[in-house]
Amino acid sequence: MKIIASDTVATRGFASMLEGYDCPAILVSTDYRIVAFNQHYRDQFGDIALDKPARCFEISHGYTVPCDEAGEDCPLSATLQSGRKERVLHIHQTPRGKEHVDVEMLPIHNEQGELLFFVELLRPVSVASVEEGSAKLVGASKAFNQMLEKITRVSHSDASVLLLGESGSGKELVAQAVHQGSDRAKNSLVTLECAGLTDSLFESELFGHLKGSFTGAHSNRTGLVELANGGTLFLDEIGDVPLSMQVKLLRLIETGAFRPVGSSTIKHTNFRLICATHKNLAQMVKAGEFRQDLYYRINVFPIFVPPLRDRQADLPLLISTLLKRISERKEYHLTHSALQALQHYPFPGNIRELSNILNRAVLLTDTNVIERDTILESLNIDTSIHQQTDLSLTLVTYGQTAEGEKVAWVDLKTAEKRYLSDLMAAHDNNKEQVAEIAGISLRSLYRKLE
Ligand SMILES: Nc1ncnc2c1ncn2[C@@H]1O[C@H](COP(=O)(O)OP(=O)(O)OP(=O)(O)O)[C@@H](O)[C@H]1O
Repeated sequence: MKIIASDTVATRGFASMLEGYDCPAILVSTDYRIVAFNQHYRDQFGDIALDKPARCFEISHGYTVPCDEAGEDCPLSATLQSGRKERVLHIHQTPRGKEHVDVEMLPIHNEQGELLFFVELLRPVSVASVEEGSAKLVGASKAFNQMLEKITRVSHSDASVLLLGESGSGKELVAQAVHQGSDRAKNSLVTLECAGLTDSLFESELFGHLKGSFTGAHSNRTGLVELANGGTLFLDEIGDVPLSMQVKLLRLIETGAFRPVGSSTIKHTNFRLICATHKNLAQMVKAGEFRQDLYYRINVFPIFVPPLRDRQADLPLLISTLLKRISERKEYHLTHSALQALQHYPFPGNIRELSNILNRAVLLTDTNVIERDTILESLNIDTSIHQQTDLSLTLVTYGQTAEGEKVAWVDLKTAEKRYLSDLMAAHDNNKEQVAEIAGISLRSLYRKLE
């Protein structure tokens, strides 16, 4: 514990309390001065010279004014207002660069109820990053941080999580982050893509089967729920689970009990459930397409994964991250006007679509600088497919570019669907062959053709 020299015995008492926390903690006065910090703080964030005034906003952010005056949420003023513990997600400067930190502010009162200090607990969030090229969830925008705050809140519990968001917005990556941040992280995260599965395939994938239990069951197969024992089961596209299977899923979630296909033995498993969907499940419940009881079971803690168009501030960071993922050896950059072109695009296919556009741009460019025209060409590839094959594609009109140019962009999802339908027609509906040509899994093909 480090403490400022001039402080009283009482202050020392509060300061020594910091060593009782199992995470970095600082003691802050009501005028933002850091009075003391614990060993965990020193290990994670380095030393603070306390012989001259060190204010929390200067040390954590490099600001000259409190966070709320710099346009951010300030946990200290929030605690002052509410009189209660407050929690926010901030991006702090650390010896490793900028990092997401889960900040909890606790007010400390004396016996008369007067506010003396705040204890600020700072837990680095390891599942996300603001570093270009990271393999984690990257982002720093308000919408992203709000989502990350939910992830950090729920990760350590065993609550079922429902991820809601458009296709390609990052739901699978968020599921991985929830698992990684949980106490089950040392065990497996097992994923089942529910779209396109028939009743029998769904049942045998999920619960497993015995050899000979149906035609084609050449050997025993362990069900995914058993593989997820001690870990997490991620059901992607839960809205696509057939109604007849929903009751079996409900029983599994309620009791942890299941019976492999062809077996008379009831087995038990213990997993944490994460589900994801781009569909409106509440509406499906109303329409009788999704069981209400199952909906309540899976929707304990919903997390909204924002579409890319609501995370505009993250676009440059995502672009450099995806470019690094696309090409490790050669470093690609976008010109300012190329970035502007992307900033005007609505991205109906979200981050997956951005990744596809950048992949095309890298293939179309001869140097390591990606120009605006290359980006426009990458975006218009679908328009040319449209023209060549006379497909009636959905157009997404967005007005005009920064340069005043009027543009109507093609909806990539529709283009993709028509491309796959054409491939199917050209290959006698042979799904295995089409999936191979398109470079996607059979399950993705079913989903995309839906
Ligand atoms: N925050 C992020 N930072 C970096 N990469 C991301 C982020 N979010 C998504 N991605 C990347 O975008 C792509 C699409 O993400 P993901 O598969 O998780 O989306 P999804 O919402 O599950 O899509 P679908 O609904 O179609 O299954 C992946 O390549 C993923 O790595």
